[in-house]
Amino acid sequence: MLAAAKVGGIMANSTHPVQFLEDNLRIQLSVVAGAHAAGVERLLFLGSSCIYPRLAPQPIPESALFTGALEPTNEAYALAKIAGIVQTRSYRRQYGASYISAMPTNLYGPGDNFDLETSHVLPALIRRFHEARRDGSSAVTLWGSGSPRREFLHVDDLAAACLLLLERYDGDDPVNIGCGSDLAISELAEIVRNVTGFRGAIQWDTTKPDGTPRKLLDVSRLTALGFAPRIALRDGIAQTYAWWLERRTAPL
Ligand SMILES: NC(=O)C1=CN([C@@H]2O[C@H](COP(=O)(O)OP(=O)(O)OC[C@H]3O[C@@H](n4cnc5c(N)ncnc54)[C@H](OP(=O)(O)O)[C@@H]3O)[C@@H](O)[C@H]2O)C=CC1
Ligand SMILES: C[C@H]1O[C@H](OP(=O)(O)OP(=O)(O)OC[C@H]2O[C@@H](n3cnc4c(=O)[nH]c(N)nc43)[C@H](O)[C@@H]2O)[C@@H](O)[C@@H](O)C1=O
Repeated sequence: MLAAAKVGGIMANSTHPVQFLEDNLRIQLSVVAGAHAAGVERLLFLGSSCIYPRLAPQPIPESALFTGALEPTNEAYALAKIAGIVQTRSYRRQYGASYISAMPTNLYGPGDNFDLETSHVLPALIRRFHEARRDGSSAVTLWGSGSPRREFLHVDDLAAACLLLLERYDGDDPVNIGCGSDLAISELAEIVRNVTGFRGAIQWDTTKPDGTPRKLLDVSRLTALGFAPRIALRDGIAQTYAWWLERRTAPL
């Protein structure tokens, strides 16, 4: 399974498009071509839900690929991932290789990146609320308007979905991996505030980008193969928060 990639949140993607494009293209070119040269029979390439047009129909079916303009904040990363899909299926078409690709939604869980400049929203919120409670702050400031909607899947559910695809899917088209429901970033913030026990206010810094207004995947293809996520969002956030508290070295 090819999971290695240059990965980051909205700010890292916006400020380092060269690395998001070039690192990912290089990783994919070497790994997929190398796998084929080494006689690897089965390969799963992980793309991302950001390959779909910024204003794709919701929930987003796999057929939405190539139907519209990309979200500017992650265009470089998305284009590299689209190249990975085409590369993967080209090996199928030209060499008959059993190589497939899957498009995960926004992921979270233990082992995530908690750096406030480069992380995705969920670890950033956990850290921001935790530190605000620790410091006795009256408010936490989050990025954007809070209105964009995102779908979150725990990394253990992602792993289960990948295994299932490797066992039961061998087709040309990518397969979406998600939980089937989304929420506004403002709603996510309320959950994280509650989990961390912060009692202050939430402010929104609208000078920071919102990104795609909504990104909910149509997961009917995956569901038809027998997938159902096991970890509810609030439970997964609590578990991830506990993991981070246990492993971080700075004083709490
Ligand atoms: N996180 C998310 O929300 C989403 C992730 N995905 C995809 O899922 C996959 C896993 O993502 P995630 O676990 O979040 O990412 P991480 O950043 O946690 O893991 C990526 C891995 O890739 C390795 N890597 C990065 N650059 C290189 C390189 N140049 N050469 C070799 N290895 C490299 C990293 O190694 P090291 O630690 O040593 O740097 C790391 O182990 C990626 O393909 C990503 O695009 C798709 C949708 C959403
Ligand atoms: C997985 C996916 O991830 C990225 O796309 P994204 O979903 O837009 O990324 P994100 O998780 O960083 O933000 C989601 C939303 O949350 C808001 N937000 C609030 N406060 C914070 C905050 O403190 N940090 C961050 N990072 N975001 C915040 C933020 O403004 C945005 O509206 C791309 O890498 C893309 O290429 C990709 O594949």
